[in-house]
Amino acid sequence: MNHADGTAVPEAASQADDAPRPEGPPQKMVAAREELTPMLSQYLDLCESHPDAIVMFQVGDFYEAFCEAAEEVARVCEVTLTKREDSTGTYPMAGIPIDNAASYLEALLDAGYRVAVADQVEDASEASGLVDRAVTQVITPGTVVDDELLSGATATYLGAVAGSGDETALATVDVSTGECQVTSGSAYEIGEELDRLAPAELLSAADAPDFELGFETLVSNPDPEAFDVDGASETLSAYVSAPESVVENESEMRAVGGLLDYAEYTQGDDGPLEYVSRVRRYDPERSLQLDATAIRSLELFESRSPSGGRTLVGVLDETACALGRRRLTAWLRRPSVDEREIRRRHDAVGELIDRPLARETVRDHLSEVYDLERLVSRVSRERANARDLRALKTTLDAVPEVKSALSEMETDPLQRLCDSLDELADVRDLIGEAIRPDPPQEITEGGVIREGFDDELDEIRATEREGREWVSNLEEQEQERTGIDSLEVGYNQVHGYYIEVTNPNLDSVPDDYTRRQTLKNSERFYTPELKRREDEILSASEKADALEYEVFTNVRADVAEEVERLQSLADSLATLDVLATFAAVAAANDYVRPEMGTDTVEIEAGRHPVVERTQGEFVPNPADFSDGHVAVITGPNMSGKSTYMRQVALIAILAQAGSFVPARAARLPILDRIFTRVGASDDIAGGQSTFMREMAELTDILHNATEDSLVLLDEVGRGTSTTDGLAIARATTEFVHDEVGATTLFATHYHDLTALSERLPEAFNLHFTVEKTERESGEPDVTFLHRVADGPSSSSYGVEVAKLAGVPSTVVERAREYIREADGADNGQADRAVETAEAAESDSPTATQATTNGQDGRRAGNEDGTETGNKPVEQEGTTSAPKDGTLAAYVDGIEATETDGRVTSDAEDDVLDEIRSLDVAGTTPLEALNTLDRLKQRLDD
Ligand SMILES: Nc1ncnc2c1ncn2[C@@H]1O[C@H](COP(=O)(O)OP(=O)(O)OP(=O)(O)O)[C@@H](O)[C@H]1O
Repeated sequence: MNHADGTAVPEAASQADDAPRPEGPPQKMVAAREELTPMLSQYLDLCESHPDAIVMFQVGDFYEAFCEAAEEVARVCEVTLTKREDSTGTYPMAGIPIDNAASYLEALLDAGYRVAVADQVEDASEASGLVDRAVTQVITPGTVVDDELLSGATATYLGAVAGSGDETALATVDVSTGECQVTSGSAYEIGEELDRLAPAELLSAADAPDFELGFETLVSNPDPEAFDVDGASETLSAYVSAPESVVENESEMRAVGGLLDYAEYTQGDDGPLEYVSRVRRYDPERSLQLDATAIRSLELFESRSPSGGRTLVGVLDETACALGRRRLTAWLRRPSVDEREIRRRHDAVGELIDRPLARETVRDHLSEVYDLERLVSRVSRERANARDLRALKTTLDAVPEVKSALSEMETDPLQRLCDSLDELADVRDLIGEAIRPDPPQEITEGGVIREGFDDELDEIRATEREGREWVSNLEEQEQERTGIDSLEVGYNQVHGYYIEVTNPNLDSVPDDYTRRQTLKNSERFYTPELKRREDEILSASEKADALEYEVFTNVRADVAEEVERLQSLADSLATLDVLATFAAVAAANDYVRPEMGTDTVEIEAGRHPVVERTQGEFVPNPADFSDGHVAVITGPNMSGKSTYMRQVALIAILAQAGSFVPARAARLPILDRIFTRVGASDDIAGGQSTFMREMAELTDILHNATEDSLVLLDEVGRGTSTTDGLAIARATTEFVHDEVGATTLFATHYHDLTALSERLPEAFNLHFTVEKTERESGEPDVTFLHRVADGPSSSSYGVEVAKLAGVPSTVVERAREYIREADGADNGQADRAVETAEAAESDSPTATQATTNGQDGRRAGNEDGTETGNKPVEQEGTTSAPKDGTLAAYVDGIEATETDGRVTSDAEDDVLDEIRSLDVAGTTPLEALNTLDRLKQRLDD
């Protein structure tokens, strides 16, 4: 199949646009084609058949590139650019050492290139003339199989998309393990699935949508023929007997066929990939859907903190082996929605908690398990060496132990798992008998096959051994025969065996000695018998090495026959490792079994699984949605709102992944999706576009959430002016309440929102409590209690938080002054702003109702800060102020310091003028802090 056609230039390549591409045939060689030396002509041919890759061409111990490719390799890999000269011209050349190629190849992959590795495929010593070379693999970001280039914990996917509209299909394969999957749906759903899987390389068929990808990948438009439905069906038929029964539509067929065709190409195009034993069709809706935004904002796999804080997978990953590690990631990425399956996992985890001894025995033995999936894939790709087979044996040795520890388990899922563990005694014994316990890395140089396994090999080795024994006795014999005590027998690579006699003894050398080499103080000789023995030893050794290689490849081929059994064993071990890990984590951290399938979320004393592990004390909080599904959460900055919302989501994810959860008790429905929209403050650098992104994410949520979804909205509307933000936040809450019905947690600084609970029956208020104290100096101070309570919050304490964050005290003091001033001067303005917001909504009968009912927290003028919601409020402060999310609201309740009226310089006048002209009502707290900082700077200057 001609992959040359239509294969696009890698997008991530870092070349300047007008520079010649480093891939493909170098023009200089094309021009000199007829005169090229045989070797360069071979190089040119390989470049032509792999135009989408940089060809690294084996010359002795190096992989070399020539011409433009050489210049790029020298630049990217930081190796010296040399040149090769012959009668046809001078060609730039750059090489990387084969022994140490991995890091250089990685650099080329990172720079966005595919690399075609052209190995010498015949022994240079046996070749008559030019050594034959062939591309043995094309290394691409999505198809790397070398351990050194792969991360153990996560799968590296190659993806392919084909089709459009509602029949858009996505196929993925993890080339290192053979896991191949296909799905289809609307372009939107497939876009989300793509984001979730983030394949390292994506093949996009001509008719596939132009996805906006939120991750880095190498995209190419592949061979159209491979994506043709007939071609694809033919490719797939090499993997499954009835391709039509695996896929659900033509797009899926094309995606998976095109994908496998390309994967074969990268593995050297020698037919189907044996280790892809199963192609699985799946439906994303059969799992709890977490889009890329949710995965990111809940920090499942990556921390958002620049210093790299902990993640959910980080605190859970106590897996014993790489198989379990990947399965854990997969389960967290795609928690189940199958209540039965979830309960089965919980049953298993429960029993593993109750039987700590058996559990730890299982985990101990699992820690001896190597990365079976990748081992198996190497075996069937004929890449496994003797050490790999021994690693496979070590893994298989652990299985009976694991089985015996599991045999006492009583729950059905663990019993089934135990039954499903195939000990593969045949494979284990075969490797045990055939391969030496500590074999060398190379499989061509002997020392691999055990004695007693192959009679012919044993015979040859015996001849070799005998010969060597004879040589080792020779020294003593010859010393006796010649009377030269200092006579020595030795060996070197160039001259072979020799008898060395020092110059003073040369007179005693017998006649049958023939001179081999003269050194400064001695002469080296051989005898006819020594020569005969030497030939015998060397030929036996060579023969034995070759035979060992042959025997080894036969053993490997026999093992490869059992790929499916091995993969199914790997599958069971992976599942067991995760279940045992869930149990260990639950036991160590006091998790409980959640009750699943209830109507509403009800969590008693829930904890954030990551935060509780990263800080000394954690305050557990309840989450009870039995009386309403929309919680409006208020509270000062830093009081714990985001942590609380995320912990509800993480508890749900853990539960549906099969884990117990950090809480005293939890009753949970089976959620279909989790959406998150977290505050604009996190993306301040994005400026204007931040708000657009916020709104785009909000749109996504409002369109796609269902009543079975969990929605986290953190400060929606904060990215714009208070007036607009409040209006959006209100309308969103109403929509979620009336139309969507999703379990929703809405954290906000817009205290006006808390009034919604009065007229939205399913909405209720929660707030985070703080303790307000006074320092000795009389300054107000706050302590965060991180405790959630019913009802709305009465204060925000923005400036106090700024102070805690280390904003210089002069700025804080001035902030208090300014805010008091502004508060006094602009109270009317703030009122007007909210009135405007409400006027904008005046078409909405509900908004009017809220106003006329006088239920709005601020308008009701409830001076004592209580009873703005439908639940009693904890008493927090004694002062009152507007609770409208404006700057004034943020410093509500803070006593002003006396101003001394000392305004003297022009600079200070300017600053004051600027403050007077500020639209305080329309300023977000963060903007206010930035403004303060700037003003302070000006005063300092
Ligand atoms: N329940 C808790 N127990 C102990 N510490 C907590 C708890 N919740 C939050 N914290 C701590 O308080 C810090 C601030 O919490 P969080 O970010 O949730 O506050 P927030 O109210 O969302 O703040 P902001 O409004 O500024 O976004 C966290 O980083 C965590 O260290």
